[in-house]
Amino acid sequence: MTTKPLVFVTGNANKLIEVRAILSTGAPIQLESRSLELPEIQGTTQDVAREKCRRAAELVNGPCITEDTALCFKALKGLPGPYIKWFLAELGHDGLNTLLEGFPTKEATALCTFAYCPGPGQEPILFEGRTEGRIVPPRGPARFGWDPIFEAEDTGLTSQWSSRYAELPPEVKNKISHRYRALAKLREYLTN
Ligand SMILES: O=P(O)(O)OP(=O)(O)OP(=O)(O)OC[C@H]1O[C@@H](n2cnc3c(O)ncnc32)[C@H](O)[C@@H]1O
Ligand SMILES: [Mg+2]
Repeated sequence: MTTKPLVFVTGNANKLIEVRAILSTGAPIQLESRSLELPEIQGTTQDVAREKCRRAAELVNGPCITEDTALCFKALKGLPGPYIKWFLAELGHDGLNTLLEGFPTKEATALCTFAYCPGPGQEPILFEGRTEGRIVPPRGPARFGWDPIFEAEDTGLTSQWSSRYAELPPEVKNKISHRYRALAKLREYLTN
C-alpha cells in the first residue's frame, strides 16, 4: 500500500455516501474525496473509466480512484451504457421507460467500473461490478439517479423482482449493488 491517502475523485455526492458506507465495514481503507470536473470521453465503459482516472491522477498528483456507472438496456444492445447520465437528464424516468416501449425485454444491467491509478503517468486498473435487473415505472423516493426505475434481480426480499433500488434500505442496496460488487474487488486488490 501507498503512504499517500487514496483520493476518490467524484462530483456525485450520492456515490460518495454509498462508497463510504460500503467501505465502513470490513478491511479499512482510508479515503479522501475531491470534487473535480473530469472530462469523460466516448467509447466503451472501460475506455471512459481508464481515461477519466488517468486525468484524475494528474490533477491530484497521487493515487486516486474514480468511478463510472453505466445502465445498459439489453433491448438497446447495451445503450445508454456510460451515457445514461445524459439520457436521464433529458428523458427522465418516464422517458427511459418510453424508450423501451415495443421492445420485448426490459432487462438491464447496472455496471459500475472503479478505476485505481497509482499516480500520474501510470496505467489505471479497473474493477467492474454488475447487478442484473429490469427497467420499471418509477416508484419510491427519487434521491439518487435512476434508482426509482431499476428493479434489481434477487434482492433477497419477499420475491424475485420485488424492489426497485429506491425502495431498498441503503444497507440492502449496498449489499447487492453494482457499486458494492465493484468495490469488493477493489478492496481485495488494495488490501492484499
Ligand atoms: O463525477 P462522477 O463520479 O462522474 O459522477 P456522475 O454523477 O457524473 O456519474 P457518472 O458519470 O458515472 O454517470 C452515472 C449516472 O448514473 C447515476 N447513478 C450512478 N450510480 C447510481 C446508482 O447507484 N443509482 C442510481 N443512479 C446512479 C448518476 O447520478 C449519473 O446520472
Ligand atoms: Mg460523470
